[in-house]
Amino acid sequence: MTIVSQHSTAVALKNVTRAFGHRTVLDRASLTIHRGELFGLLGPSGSGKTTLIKIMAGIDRADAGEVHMLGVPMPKLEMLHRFGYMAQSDALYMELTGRQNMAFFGKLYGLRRSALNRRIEETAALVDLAEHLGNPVAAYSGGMKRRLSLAIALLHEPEILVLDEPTVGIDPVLRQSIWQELHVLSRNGTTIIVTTHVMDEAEQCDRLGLIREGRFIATDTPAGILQHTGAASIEEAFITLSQRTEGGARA
Ligand SMILES: Nc1ncnc2c1ncn2[C@@H]1O[C@H](COP(=O)(O)OP(=O)(O)OP(=O)(O)O)[C@@H](O)[C@H]1O
Repeated sequence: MTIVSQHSTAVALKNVTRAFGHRTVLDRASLTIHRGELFGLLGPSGSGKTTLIKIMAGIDRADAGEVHMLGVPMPKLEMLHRFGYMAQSDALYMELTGRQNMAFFGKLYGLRRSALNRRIEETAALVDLAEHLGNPVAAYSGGMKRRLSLAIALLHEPEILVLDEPTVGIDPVLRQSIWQELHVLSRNGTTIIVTTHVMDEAEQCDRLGLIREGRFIATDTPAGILQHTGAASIEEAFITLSQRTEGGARA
């Protein structure tokens, strides 16, 4: 084990800023996520969640600020095999079967044949796709494509999983089993960063980062956020915190 992998901080962001043209999408966002944490990013559409996790995964680059993943400054190509990234839109080969897609990405991650075959079976079972692996992805429903993308992100047992709305289009029963698996992975040391719009998913995270207009308005456990705001739900807490931030900005 290297010194880097003993680092207890998985994600360290300091004053991360990102603009597209004149629009500042991330505005000095700072955040620390510990190894093994299941961390939820919550915020309205357009608040900067996807931009932030793309920067964490090394797919995009901050204009200013510092990004360290597992102690390594990002972006860094060599880090990619240590991450599992599931984008919001599925990056799959439609003409290939589910199994062929998994094999393609598994080889990219450097998995050898026996490990690859074992992991294809394990992750396909996890997302309930085992019976469909022989079919071309073009014939999959939207939810099946999401499930395949999730299985691919898990293939190489990454140290950090970065999931952008992983359960959109997935039925409630399977959604629950996927979340159970996320808990198991995190208990076993995988750091998981997940964006969500679903409040009951947010409540299952160890900690939440509430993001609004590219800035964190709160970072705490779900219970801590409720206690701090006196709100009955995370949704209500978000509104309360947004109003406080607006009031603070006007004052
Ligand atoms: N490559 C890009 N070029 C220009 N604008 C961009 C680019 N990527 C993101 N944006 C803009 O940045 C803002 C934040 O986008 P982002 O996808 O990070 O939000 P989000 O919080 O993930 O939203 P959602 O929940 O809808 O996915 C949006 O206004 C979006 O249009």
